[in-house]
Amino acid sequence: MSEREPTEAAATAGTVPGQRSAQPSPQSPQSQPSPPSLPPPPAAVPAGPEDGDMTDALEEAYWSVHDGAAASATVRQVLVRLPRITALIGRLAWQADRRATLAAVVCQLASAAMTAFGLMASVRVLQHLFAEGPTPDRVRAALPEIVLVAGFLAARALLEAAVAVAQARVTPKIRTALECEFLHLTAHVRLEAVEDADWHDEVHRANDRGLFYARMIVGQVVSLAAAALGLLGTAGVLGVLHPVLLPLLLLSVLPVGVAAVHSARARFRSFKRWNALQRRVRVFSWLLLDVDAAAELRSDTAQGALLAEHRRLTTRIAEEDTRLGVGSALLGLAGRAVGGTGTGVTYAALAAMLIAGWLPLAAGAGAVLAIQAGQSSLTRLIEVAHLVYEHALWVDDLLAVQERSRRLLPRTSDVRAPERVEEITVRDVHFTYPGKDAPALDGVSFTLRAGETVAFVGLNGSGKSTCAKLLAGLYEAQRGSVSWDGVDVREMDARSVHQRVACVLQDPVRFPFSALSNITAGAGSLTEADPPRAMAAARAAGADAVIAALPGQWNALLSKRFKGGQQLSGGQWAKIAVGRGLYQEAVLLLLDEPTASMDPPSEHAVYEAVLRGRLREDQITVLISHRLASVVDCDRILVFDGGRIVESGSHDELMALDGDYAAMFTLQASGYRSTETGA
Ligand SMILES: Nc1ncnc2c1ncn2[C@@H]1O[C@H](COP(=O)(O)OP(=O)(O)OP(=O)(O)O)[C@@H](O)[C@H]1O
Repeated sequence: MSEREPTEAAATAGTVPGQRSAQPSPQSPQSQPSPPSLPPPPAAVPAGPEDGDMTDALEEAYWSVHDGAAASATVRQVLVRLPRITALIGRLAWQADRRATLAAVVCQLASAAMTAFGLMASVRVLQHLFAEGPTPDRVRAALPEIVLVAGFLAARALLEAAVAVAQARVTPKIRTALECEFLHLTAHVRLEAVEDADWHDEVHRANDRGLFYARMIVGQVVSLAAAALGLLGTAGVLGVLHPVLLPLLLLSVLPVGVAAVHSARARFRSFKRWNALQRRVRVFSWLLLDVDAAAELRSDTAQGALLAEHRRLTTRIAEEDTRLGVGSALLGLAGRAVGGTGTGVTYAALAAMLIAGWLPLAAGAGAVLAIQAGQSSLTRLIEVAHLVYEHALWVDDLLAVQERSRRLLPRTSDVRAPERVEEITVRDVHFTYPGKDAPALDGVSFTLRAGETVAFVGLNGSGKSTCAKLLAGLYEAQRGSVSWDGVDVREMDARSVHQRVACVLQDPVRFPFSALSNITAGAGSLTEADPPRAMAAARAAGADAVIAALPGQWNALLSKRFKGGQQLSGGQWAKIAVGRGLYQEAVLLLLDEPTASMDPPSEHAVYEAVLRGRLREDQITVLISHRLASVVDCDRILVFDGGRIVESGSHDELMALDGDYAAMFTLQASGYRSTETGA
């Protein structure tokens, strides 16, 4: 291996095989400021938000800024936004199902027309009834109009049912389309965006609330349209009876609407506090219910502390709920009182008009009917408008997250990552995590060649995993480059790079699926497998014995959450994860401490498989491990320190160098020797 040893490290990172880097180690006194000294801890710290800080300092976070906007909405703002929201929901509905959307619109318009015609027919019935002459004659004269009223009402009922059917067709389609699009986009967003705390809040808010309200808002917009059209119809009828009746109608219902908007604002303000607390509470309930935490919590007294904090927070939430409920009730009462006064004034004005002879009695009675219908339409309109306004904020939010996700997707390109690679070159790569001052990688250079197994070793936080993620295309270098056979990965389609790299990370995903799906998932399928390849991968990883011992074997369900599911140990899961990595037969296999939880024979078997039993001869394997005995046989070992490679070479070369690697190796080996001696 040493004759193949590259000299690029010497050229670019000042490291030659079996030598220390010429660069000063970032931890040497010349290059690194002395670490900050840590004062002794205080005697008490708050576990959660204090009474004076209910929002837990989250007010400025992206997810709560939005709540403030809703809380300060005015009636005008609500009304101004409604056409835009209606258009938005209309567009979503149109995309989901054109026929059903068209049917809903047509039937809704027709239903409103039926309401108006019915009202006009009712006024004519009254005119006949209030006319001169014997009662039987008046009733007989009114009969055709009565039949018409019944006909209009029946038609309206049918049309409303048709709208409900159309709505039932459209709503689930909108929900499915939005949910699939949302998950598709967010699942592909670049890793550094996903690791951003604000992003976590945004997607969870969109998932929990945006998708939920997207389901409800379709029905609410339909109700809004029905109320608006109903109001338009009754206003038309009133206008025909006497134009002065129109402002009277407004006078009787507007105060109720103003109260409704005030109540909505109060709810949003309260929700902001409530949500911050709710997030805290969830942390405690997750911990208390988590199966992985169960043993530790039961073995010490942390459980009691968690329960006490949970109780404190839930009590605050209960108080917040009560405060909100009482506030809403009082606001509603005030609105009704003002609205009732408005209605009184309306009827007094109507009586005055009748006395003054401006209106015939029949028209006056018709006006009462129309005002009642108009009142209920306008009240409904304002109530639904406020709901739509409130819920549309969440839907807007969901759509904004989708839009933002589109901008955060990995780059696409016509240049696809090749199926075979001779050489992967990392040249002077720098990478700093967002929000961090110190770089995680600070000028790293090396070359990986087909068929090689290279180990990354070094202290905690020295940059090994970050370097592996850069190799996997999960992060991009901020300076320097990673190229495959001379082509910069930044020119390649990112997903094609991901497909060519298999990663077995420190804490592999435990898919709650069958054992076979757990092996094949990384290759892009949960349901289809290449049996010989799956067998070879499982055998090489030592997962074959694990699977053989399970009832149901390949079909065994690996989750206790489901009936008949199996629970595996940490080491058994690690073997399954290594099997998944090997099954992919990728150009590059990255193993980031996959054997940390394995027993020594299993660990040995996995390293044997990686070094000698690989399924693909030209596969490049990068192995990150703190157990240096496992990397002894690697073709090359790169020693990381403070984001740089400080030593590079084979085990023998590095031992001869007597640097950091030799010191770490000797330290670990002495542990075993002293045990042997003690024994
Ligand atoms: N997602 C992240 N966001 C911010 N900083 C990070 C992130 N991941 C790692 N870091 C920081 O980058 C530096 C390098 O971390 P990295 O995980 O690459 O080290 P490592 O050598 O793999 O450590 P270990 O041996 O403990 O796994 C550390 O200072 C770490 O705190």
